[in-house]
Amino acid sequence: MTATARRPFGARLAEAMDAHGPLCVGIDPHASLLADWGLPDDAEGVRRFALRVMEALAGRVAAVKPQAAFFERHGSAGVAALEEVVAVGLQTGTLVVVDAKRGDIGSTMGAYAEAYLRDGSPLAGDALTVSPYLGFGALGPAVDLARESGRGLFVLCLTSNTEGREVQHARTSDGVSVAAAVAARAAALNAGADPLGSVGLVVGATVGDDARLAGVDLAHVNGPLLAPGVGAQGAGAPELARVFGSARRQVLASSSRGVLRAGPDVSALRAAAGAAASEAAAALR
Ligand SMILES: O=c1ccn([C@@H]2O[C@H](COP(=O)(O)O)[C@@H](O)[C@H]2O)c(=O)[nH]1
Repeated sequence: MTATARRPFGARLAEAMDAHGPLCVGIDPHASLLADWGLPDDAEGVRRFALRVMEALAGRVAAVKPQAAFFERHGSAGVAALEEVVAVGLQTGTLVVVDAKRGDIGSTMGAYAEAYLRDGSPLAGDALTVSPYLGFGALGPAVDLARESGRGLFVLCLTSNTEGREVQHARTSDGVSVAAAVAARAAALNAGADPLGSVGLVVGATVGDDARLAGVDLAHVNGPLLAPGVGAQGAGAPELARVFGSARRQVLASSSRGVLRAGPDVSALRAAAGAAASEAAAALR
């Protein structure tokens, strides 16, 4: 597909959430899950695990989110399995958010952008998670290539782990929190986009009142809000409603182990994802 043929990620995601509900299912082949599914803890096990999730959920959820670390753990054969997930997403029209949390100095960021956001790259899904903690401006090459290719970014803002607070709640020289500064930069990139911009944020469903405490204006971002932490990390419908308030229409709730533990049976995976999607939809409508 050429860069001009693909509609912007934000528009495609909004359509997918309307069709399937606001749920992204993470593909995290933990060693313990591989054992539970009767699979070996090697690249072939990871491949079979990930392709089973795709068989169960492709075309049935708004997005899937393979966690690159669990594929990289098995070297080049593991990365090849991640490429297969990306290919199945493309073939089935299922949005793939590659959760690789890339972020580096600008010149190196250009190479990451080519790997994860360039047309024709086998690792390029529909969106990539990125870290702004080498400076938001250092993400420039990814921002540019995502825009050119109709792909999206999810920029870490308020992460679901408590350790993130020491960085994200710190104050910049302007007196605003680091998280608020990140959100403002994303909002500027999404200005005027309709229905949703393509530069999203990662805001954990576990963060409670942190958006308010850090002065992050989620509703103003005008981009998707990827909310990991649903399920295994303890967040559910009440937490989603509390964290996102008036920004709830922008939220793509994300659950990995909470759904994956239902496998390997395809019907059971579908039922678990369906239940999680219904719960998220009820909380976010
Ligand atoms: O703030 C963040 C950012 C990313 N993640 C990732 O999401 C999944 C969560 O998995 P669960 O099994 O649903 O807990 C995992 O890949 C994390 O790296 C996050 O949890 N928090």
